[in-house]
Amino acid sequence: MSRPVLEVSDLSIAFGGLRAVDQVTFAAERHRITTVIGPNGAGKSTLFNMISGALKPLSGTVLIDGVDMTGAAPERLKGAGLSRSFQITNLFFELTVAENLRLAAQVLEPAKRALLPIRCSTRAQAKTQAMLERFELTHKRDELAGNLSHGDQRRLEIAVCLASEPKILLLDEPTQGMSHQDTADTAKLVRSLTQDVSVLLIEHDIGLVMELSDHVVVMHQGRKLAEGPPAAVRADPQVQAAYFGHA
Ligand SMILES: Nc1ncnc2c1ncn2[C@@H]1O[C@H](COP(=O)(O)OP(=O)(O)OP(=O)(O)O)[C@@H](O)[C@H]1O
Repeated sequence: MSRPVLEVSDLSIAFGGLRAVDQVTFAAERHRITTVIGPNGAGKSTLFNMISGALKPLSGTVLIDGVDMTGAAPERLKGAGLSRSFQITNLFFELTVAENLRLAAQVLEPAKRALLPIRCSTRAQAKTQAMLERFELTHKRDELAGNLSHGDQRRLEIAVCLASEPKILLLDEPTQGMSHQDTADTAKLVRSLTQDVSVLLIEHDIGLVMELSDHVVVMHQGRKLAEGPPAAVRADPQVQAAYFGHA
């Protein structure tokens, strides 16, 4: 088996006296969905913030593709192939759907083409077209992103993250606030992403966790409580007690 795309070792951070993340170790395998679950305040977002460069760890390491990226700034992490979907905050609402995608895909162009007219950005244009088709947004290509429904905005956000061809995509509750139908469509979409990318997910909906994940990491009070295939994790008495409220 090839080396995991993301390796987190003994990662810790403290806020005042609180160890929000305490010596957490796990790996995300290539082209798989790894999901981090845990009760409110378990440390999931803080863990994501350290992996994506928003917070500097107190100790521990983060390797992407075997390269030490611990504490690197978000732009450097992006260059190393890490992309994070922040709900819909990667979108420019006043630009069209196609413009949002083309802007994100621009990093695929060689630097020497940066100052040439847009029509010369052939790779970025091809990627935009491919993303529009893949995410079923072709008929909305000229709509302003700000005018899309919430579900379409979340889908466009994921497409924007993928347009730069990352190695690993961090998704934070991709179906939060969605209708039943949008949730089902997005779940299908997330599942299909593993063709192109490895996915690290935070998800609260345990039904979705079971349906989508290849590997589940359970956090509780800053520590890793358990990890493994979804069914095994769900059956773990410690996880049942901490997360589901019964043993
Ligand atoms: N910037 C901060 N300053 C102080 N304490 C913080 C900070 N960020 C998080 N915490 C604390 O760290 C702990 C972990 O929080 P975190 O948001 O990572 O949990 P979570 O598992 O993502 O929770 P939720 O599911 O509610 O989003 C909590 O006790 C939280 O109050």
